[in-house]
Amino acid sequence: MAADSEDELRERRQAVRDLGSALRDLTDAAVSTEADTETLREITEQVRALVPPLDAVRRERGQMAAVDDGRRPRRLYSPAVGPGNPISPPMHVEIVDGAAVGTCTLGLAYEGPPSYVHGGMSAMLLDQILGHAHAAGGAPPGMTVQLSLRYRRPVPLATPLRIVGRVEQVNGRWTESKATICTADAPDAVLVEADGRFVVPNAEQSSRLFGKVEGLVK
Ligand SMILES: CCCCCCCCCCCC(=O)SCCNC(=O)CCNC(=O)[C@H](O)C(C)(C)COP(=O)(O)OP(=O)(O)OC[C@H]1O[C@@H](n2cnc3c(N)ncnc32)[C@H](O)[C@@H]1OP(=O)(O)O
Repeated sequence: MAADSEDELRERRQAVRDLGSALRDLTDAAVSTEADTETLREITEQVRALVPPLDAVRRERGQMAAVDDGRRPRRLYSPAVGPGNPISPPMHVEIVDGAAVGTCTLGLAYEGPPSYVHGGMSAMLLDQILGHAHAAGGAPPGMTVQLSLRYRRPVPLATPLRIVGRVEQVNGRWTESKATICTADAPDAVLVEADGRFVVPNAEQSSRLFGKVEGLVK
């Protein structure tokens, strides 16, 4: 569904954020609850009843969301930074001295080892922060072709985190970059570190991969 005016678009984006936030609260409650079986069954019925009105007007693969600006890589439904996506923390990102700095706190929905963050989630945050680091440094938007992680210490849940990414080297379409995760109160104690390699698709690759995506400004 296309939004008509700037005001409508602004309102719709806020509604998308609000729904994402409510669903995050629901997800957090669903993975944390010790409620009895009857309560779980009742809630399941109520939640299933919520799906049809949303599902009635939906986009498919290859269609950008109407609330997104097709030029901006930062999207409302990103699984890492999108406030409209309930699986996103969402990580908040700022650019500081050419580096991308992300902050977020991860709850029980992201648990791997008991009381610590799942390693796959750390990888997603590091990958994402490197994407922002590329944009911050003016490097063209590339795709991750390699991400090597070293998990030094477990990342605690329910603790403010600081995720920092920086582009180290640009060689034409190929870039090398580094990122780390620390807790916000100990920004020098690295818990996870990543080496990333990104490649900017050439014109043929870009057209093959994204040429048919509706709403993407190329
Ligand atoms: C607000 C902002 C938010 C931004 C927020 C955005 C955040 C998103 C972050 C998430 C990012 C993702 O998840 S991305 C999704 C995960 N990644 C993917 O799905 C990528 C899958 N991979 C691919 O599709 C492909 O690898 C491509 C299309 C990316 C590249 O194709 P390819 O065949 O592998 O590579 P190729 O065209 O040969 O190009 C490689 C180029 O690099 C050069 N090259 C190769 N090795 C080296 C090397 N060691 N040092 C220097 N250069 C090298 C080659 O010579 C060539 O340059 P030359 O000889 O041509 O000059």
